[in-house]
Amino acid sequence: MNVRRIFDSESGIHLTLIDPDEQTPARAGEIAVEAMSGGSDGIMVGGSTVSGQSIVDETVKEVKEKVDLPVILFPQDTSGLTGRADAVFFMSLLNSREPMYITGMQMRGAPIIKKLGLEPLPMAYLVIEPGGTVGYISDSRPIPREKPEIAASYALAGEYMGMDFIYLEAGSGVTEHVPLDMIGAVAKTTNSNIIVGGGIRTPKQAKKVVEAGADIVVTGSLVEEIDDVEQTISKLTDAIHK
Ligand SMILES: CC(C)=CCC/C(C)=C/CC/C(C)=C/CC/C(C)=C/COP(=O)(O)OP(=O)(O)O
Ligand SMILES: O=P(O)(O)OC[C@@H](O)CO
Ligand SMILES: [Mg+2]
Repeated sequence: MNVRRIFDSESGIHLTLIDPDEQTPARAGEIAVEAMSGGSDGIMVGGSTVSGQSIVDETVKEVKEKVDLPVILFPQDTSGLTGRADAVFFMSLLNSREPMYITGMQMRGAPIIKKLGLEPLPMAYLVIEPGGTVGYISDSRPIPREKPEIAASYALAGEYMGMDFIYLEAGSGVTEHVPLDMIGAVAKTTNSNIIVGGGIRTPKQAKKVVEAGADIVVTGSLVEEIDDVEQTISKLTDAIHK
C-alpha cells in the first residue's frame, strides 16, 4: 500500500484518530469498522501520552484485522511505532522549544522505522493556540491565532525542507479549531498537503476547514464521545468529500 499516493490523488480526505489509551483494542477495531462504513479514508493511531508500545501494537493489530484502510501512526515518541501499521507521520514539531521534538526523536525513530518497513510521510507539525495537551507536553510556543502569516512562513519552511505534509494542530478536544483565515494563508503559500486537526466536531466545521484550503481533516475526540460512530462520521465525510 502506497499511502502517499492515495493522499496525493484525492482531496477532502478524512482521517479518524484513535488514541490507543482511550479504549480497548477490541473497541478500537469496532470504531475503525464504523469509521470505514462512514466513509473515513484512513485511521491514525496515536496519543500525546500513550502508556506503552504493546497497547499501540495491539490496537493496530485489531484495526488492521477489521478494516482495509491505511493505518498511519502518529507517534509521541518511539514507543508509538509498530510494524503492523502501513505508514508513519515522520514529523518534526517546528515550533517546539525542545530539540527532542524537532530532531531528537527523529534520529531515534528513523532506524526503527526502516527496520519495521513503515512508509515515512514527512510532516511539519505546527501547534496553533491554544495547543492543548500536545502543546504543553512538547514545550511548544503555540502560533498566535491572529498571526496567519507566521503559520504560513513555517509551512513554507517545512515545504522547502521537503515535508509533503503540514499539520496545523489546535490541540485535541479544544473548543476552537484552527482559524479559517490561517488555513487559507497556509494554503495560498504552500504546495504541501495541509492537514487540520483539533476541535473539529461538526460537518459544518469540517466543510469550512476544507473550503478554506485543508486537504485532510482529522477528528479524534469525536469518536471517543459518541456511540453512533458510523452515522456521525458519515455526515462529516458527506460534507467534505468532493
Ligand atoms: C518520528 C517519531 C518517532 C516521533 C515524533 C515525535 C514528535 C515530533 C512528536 C510531536 C509531539 C507529540 C507529543 C505528538 C503526539 C501525537 C499526538 C499529538 C497525538 C494527539 O493525541 P490525542 O489523543 O488526540 O490527544 P490527547 O493526548 O490530548 O488525548
Ligand atoms: O481530538 P480532536 O479534537 O478531534 O483533535 C484531533 C487531533 O488533531 C489531535 O491531535
Ligand atoms: Mg486522546
